[in-house]
Amino acid sequence: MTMQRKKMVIGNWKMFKSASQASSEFSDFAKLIATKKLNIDVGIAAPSVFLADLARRTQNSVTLFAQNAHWANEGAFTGEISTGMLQSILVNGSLVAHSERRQMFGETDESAGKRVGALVRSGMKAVLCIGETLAERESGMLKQVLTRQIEKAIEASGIRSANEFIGSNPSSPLLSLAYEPVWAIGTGKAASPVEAQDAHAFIREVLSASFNKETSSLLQILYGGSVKLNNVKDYMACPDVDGALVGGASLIAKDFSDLCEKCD
Ligand SMILES: O=C[C@H](O)COP(=O)(O)O
Repeated sequence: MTMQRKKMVIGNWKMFKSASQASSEFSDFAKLIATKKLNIDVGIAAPSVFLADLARRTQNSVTLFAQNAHWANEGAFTGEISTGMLQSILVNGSLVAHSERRQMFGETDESAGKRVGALVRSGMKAVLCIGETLAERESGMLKQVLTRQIEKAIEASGIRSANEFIGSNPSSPLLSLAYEPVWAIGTGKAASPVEAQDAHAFIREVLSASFNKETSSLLQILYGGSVKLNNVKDYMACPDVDGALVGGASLIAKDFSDLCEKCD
């Protein structure tokens, strides 16, 4: 019997909010989510300086993510944060290789893979972000780009056992993917549900070939790119869309909790 994948919705706060805004908005959000008793996983990926404070405010209803994590345990890596450091302040996982990091901060498929490897080996959740630029889509490169991003990252993770990517709880695997077409991020020009479903089904095929069918059927693939309250349900109705990575629409507690409710 195939296990039903649980939906997961993560708000990516990017580089927004002051310390006091982060504390109060996160506390409000955690309370709202705790009250709703949703049957989905809900997370926030917050700026690293706020994580220790937010970890005390999760109400066990919100999974806390960093926006990046380094692969070394420690060392001379100015500006970086290790998975051990994140674990010591009770952070549950991290985004990896968001397109903004790929485009502006030199993230590569290889460094993305090393970050995924370190997180998964620490028993933390890794959300590997992939997606094509508009030029790549328009020149018919979509499948090639997605295949390269997935295969190179898995290779560079150094993890060879598919089970390790799942971890001890198959309903909440350690590895997830977020498909975020670069042209849809922050533009208000979301991919259509059909475009999202097609890409997600293809991503699952690539995962199937890299691991095996059973593993690929367990992994959550989130859609990201201009997800809003008024379109999120359309994505959730797609069979291979297992949740959302939400930027702008995750910044206000009440609005984001309403969006999460629509994914249940
Ligand atoms: O990580 C989130 C994505 O970059 C999407 O951002 P957005 O919802 O503001 O388009």
